Amino acid sequence: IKKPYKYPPGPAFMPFVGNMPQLKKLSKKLGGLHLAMSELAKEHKTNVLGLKFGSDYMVIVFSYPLIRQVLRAEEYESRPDSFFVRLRSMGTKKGVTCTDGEFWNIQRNFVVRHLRNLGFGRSSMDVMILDELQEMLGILGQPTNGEGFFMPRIFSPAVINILWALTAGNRISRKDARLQKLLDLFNRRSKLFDLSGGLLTQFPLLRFIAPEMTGYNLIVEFNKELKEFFMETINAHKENWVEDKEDDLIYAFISEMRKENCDPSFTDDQLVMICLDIFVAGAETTSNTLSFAILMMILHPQIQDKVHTCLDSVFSNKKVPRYFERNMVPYVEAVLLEVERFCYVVPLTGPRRVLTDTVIDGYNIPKNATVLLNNHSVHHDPNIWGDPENFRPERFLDDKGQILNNEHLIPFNFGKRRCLGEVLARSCIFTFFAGIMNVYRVSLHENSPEPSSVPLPGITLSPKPYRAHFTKR
Ligand code: HEM
Repeated sequence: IKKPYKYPPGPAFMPFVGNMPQLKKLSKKLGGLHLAMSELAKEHKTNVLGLKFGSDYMVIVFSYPLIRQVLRAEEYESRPDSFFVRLRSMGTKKGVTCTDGEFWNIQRNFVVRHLRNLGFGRSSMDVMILDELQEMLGILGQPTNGEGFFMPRIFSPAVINILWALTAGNRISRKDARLQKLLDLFNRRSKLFDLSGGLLTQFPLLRFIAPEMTGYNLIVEFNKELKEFFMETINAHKENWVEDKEDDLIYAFISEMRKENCDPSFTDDQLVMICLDIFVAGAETTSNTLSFAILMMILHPQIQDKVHTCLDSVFSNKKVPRYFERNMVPYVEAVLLEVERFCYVVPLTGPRRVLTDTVIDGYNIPKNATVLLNNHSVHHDPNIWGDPENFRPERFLDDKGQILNNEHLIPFNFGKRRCLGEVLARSCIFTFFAGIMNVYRVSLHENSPEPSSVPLPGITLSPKPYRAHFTKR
């Protein structure tokens, strides 16, 4: 099949399917889509890889200078609009993550402004995170009948609760069946979705032929349950609403909806999708990063010793380190920066859609092509880091032991579409990690499967399941 003029290098396209089967096979062999894409880029000696998924052009960008170019340019700011994206968004093109243009601009600004009003980056958010930490410290001190703690999931309820408190104003007790239901819905959902868009994007008609196999039925059921879950809370907010009430994101949105000159983009469906976006983008990313940080302490006991020494030099183990005090423990900060680099949880970022025919690194990208950014390749580039395969927090410290920032570490991206939860994610990760390490020493539980720093593949990478044992220091 013929490629467009000066399309980026890559393997030949197969009729109808393009490069999908080849990429799926390679991903399975190498342990992730990002690794399969890196391998093909290496093979074709290029930093811009040109693929085709079904009938869609799919371009993967590697290397820091080219990723920076994409993140800064307006023509890459949109999102793909496929059958699958709409299915994800409950049949609409709503929310923040998957929208673009003026609609996205208005809604993203609204969410950013109100998260700031609700205490993003300020002490009220700190207090909320500390409450969750206190509960977690209590749980980690309880006997486990010789089981230890099952790590990939232990942080999820705490992170979901912080997101829920910002969105709906209160936390849900761990014993509440609703929290379990929400966790279960998200677990099932994340297994279903594949960043390459899944089979359904390329072949939407498959939903009629193979509704079970393609995951179509499960997505539809998941959407219905999730919408009901959020609508129940939204309706309760509507009943209790009084003018100018803005205690949480849902109240702020309802207040906006009830203004006389309200923009037509403020609707019930949009509010449901904003809630969904916050949970989908924020929950797994943050809790998996924390699980990786704990895993690194188990795999590198000498680094754990240094974390303890650093914390002990500043805090007693009765005091909880606060996010604003992070500058006082630069070694702990350096460990977390190294976790963000070495165990990066979203190895492929985007997806973006180009609005016009565009040129990058001398290659043509046709209008409406999907662009993915391989941030993983930047975080593991030997020309930048020297020894990327080593977990070495010292690379983020200068000779005086102070933090040395490196512009090539881009876990939250930058530019207009950068992560809007960065401050929340960073303060959660620091407060939980430093708070737990201040009180406990962590080791591998005797019943644990062999730990590994090689992650499980998925849209969000997670550590392979392991069991941890926490002993009071
Ligand atoms: C370790 C944790 C996190 C990581 C690594 C992460 C990473 C990212 C990245 C790389 C993007 C940009 C994608 C692009 O350039 O196209 C992004 C977008 C986004 N993030 Fe995060 N994120 C994290 C936590 C959070 C949290 C806690 C929230 C919720 C408050 C959140 C909400 C969002 C939203 C809504 C977007 C879409 C922004 C848009 O399209 O305009 N993220 N995130």
